[in-house]
Amino acid sequence: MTADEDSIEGFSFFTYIFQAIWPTGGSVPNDVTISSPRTSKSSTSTASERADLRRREVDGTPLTTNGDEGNTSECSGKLRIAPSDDVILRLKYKGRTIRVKTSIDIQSGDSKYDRERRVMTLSTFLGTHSLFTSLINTARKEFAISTRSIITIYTPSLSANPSWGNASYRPIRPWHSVILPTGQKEWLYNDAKEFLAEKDFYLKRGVPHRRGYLLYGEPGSGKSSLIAALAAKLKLDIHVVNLGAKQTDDDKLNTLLQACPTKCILLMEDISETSDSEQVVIKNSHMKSGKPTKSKSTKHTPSGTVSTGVTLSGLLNALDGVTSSEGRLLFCTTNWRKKIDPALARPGRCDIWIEFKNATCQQARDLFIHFYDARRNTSSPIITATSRSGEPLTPEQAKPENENEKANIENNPDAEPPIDSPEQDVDPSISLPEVETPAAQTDIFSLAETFATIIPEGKVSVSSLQGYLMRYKWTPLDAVEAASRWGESGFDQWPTITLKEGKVDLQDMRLEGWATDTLVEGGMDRKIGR
Ligand SMILES: Nc1ncnc2c1ncn2[C@@H]1O[C@H](COP(=O)(O)OP(=O)(O)OP(=O)(O)O)[C@@H](O)[C@H]1O
Repeated sequence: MTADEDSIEGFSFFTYIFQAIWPTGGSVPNDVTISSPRTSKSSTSTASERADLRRREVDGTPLTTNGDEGNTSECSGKLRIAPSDDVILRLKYKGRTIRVKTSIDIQSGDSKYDRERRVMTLSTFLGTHSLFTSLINTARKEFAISTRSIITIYTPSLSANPSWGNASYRPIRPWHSVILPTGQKEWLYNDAKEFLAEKDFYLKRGVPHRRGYLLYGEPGSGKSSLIAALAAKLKLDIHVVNLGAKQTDDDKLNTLLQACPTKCILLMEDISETSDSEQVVIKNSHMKSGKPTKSKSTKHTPSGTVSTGVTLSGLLNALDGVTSSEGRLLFCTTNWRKKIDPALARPGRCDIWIEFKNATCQQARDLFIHFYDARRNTSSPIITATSRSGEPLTPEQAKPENENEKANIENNPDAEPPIDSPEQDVDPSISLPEVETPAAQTDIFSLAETFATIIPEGKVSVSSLQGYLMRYKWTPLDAVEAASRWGESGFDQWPTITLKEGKVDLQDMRLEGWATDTLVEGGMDRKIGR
């Protein structure tokens, strides 16, 4: 019996089978082999295939050297415990003993592309089909639940042989936390999902299976947030390449794009930024009508020093090249649409351009609700402590909802994950600030309406709004009341940290009425400046 590689990644799946079963009392293997990811694929296989294989092998829950799972800050690579090959293990599942053996199966039907598969064989005495089905479904569900909480971000290691060598892990960005004009993110999600499902459509028509999006517009309007949330929703890893990095050149970019696995998000952020004004990435004066010219990635700077960088032609060659990976979603972001060469708009490059603007009134309202809404943000004291009617929730009242959410995920892997569940996010030892009166707490929706009338359409970025609300984390009423004063000051005045007589003084220099936090010896003093 082998894992279905289309629905679950093989290596992680095997690990999960074991992780799921060991606690139930099976015999634990008494030998552990530590090995680096295998790279024994045929040297004739493509870089993209090798990258796919490697991705399957290294993916999984990070484990730091001191054994802290999930703490990846010190982790330069992933370690995971997995069964050794060709060793028979006996596990107990639902009262039955199951023999488990994993091995490597090398299929060499095609002389050019030898394929390596990891095979797991399960057997039991007088077992039934349903026992195995149940075991595999349990492992799948465990895997699906755990991988919902992180996304993997790969960045290149730019040595002489560049590769996607550096993996880091981020908590997922919940889809609902990205606040955009109605329908925008749903449209993008449907478009990307459709693209991923349409491989055959592209193949039959001889069209390269690639799709690209250019997200451009105001800083702090949610471009990066949307990409991160989309990656989590589509369960894709993100591969980030920085075109402006000094060590990146056309050849390295080409190699990296070849090595990009199928089904991933390839992200090129700030595509109009370069490390050197002479290295014009997006506007290439040597390029005519969008046709790539021969790549010239080494350039002379005005100072006469030689540096490297990515040229537009190099970028287009890498994106279009026959060896460039297929099935990937390309995302480019920029604040400077006018700097983007129209050649980037060709099909297969950046097919879709999406503008991001400052917040609409609807976004201001939605952000306010998202920020304070008791129903979703269960980690906020406003939510955990009270019901929508303002009455405090008992633990028993809160319980069924959480349990339902978990059951929902287990039964339906495509369902939205529970958001910021209190079990994960609230440390009971932390005493949270007092919340406003129940009346204020329960009226988030009408407060949001008022807030939206104060914020002028298209004048303030969502990130500025978020920063403003952060000053009133537990006091939505104050946030609304102070919003007009914030508007009078131009919506863009921020608290400034100044050093006064050896003390850090956090205060807004222009606004009257801000709460002022002063860092004094031994703690934070809070003064209300009104
Ligand atoms: N539309 C949005 N919905 C929710 N949060 C947002 C949105 N826009 C911005 N933010 C918040 O503002 C901060 C910056 O957002 P983000 O990095 O996504 O913006 P950006 O458009 O990519 O900015 P830049 O162009 O400067 O890179 C984040 O903390 C994010 O949570």
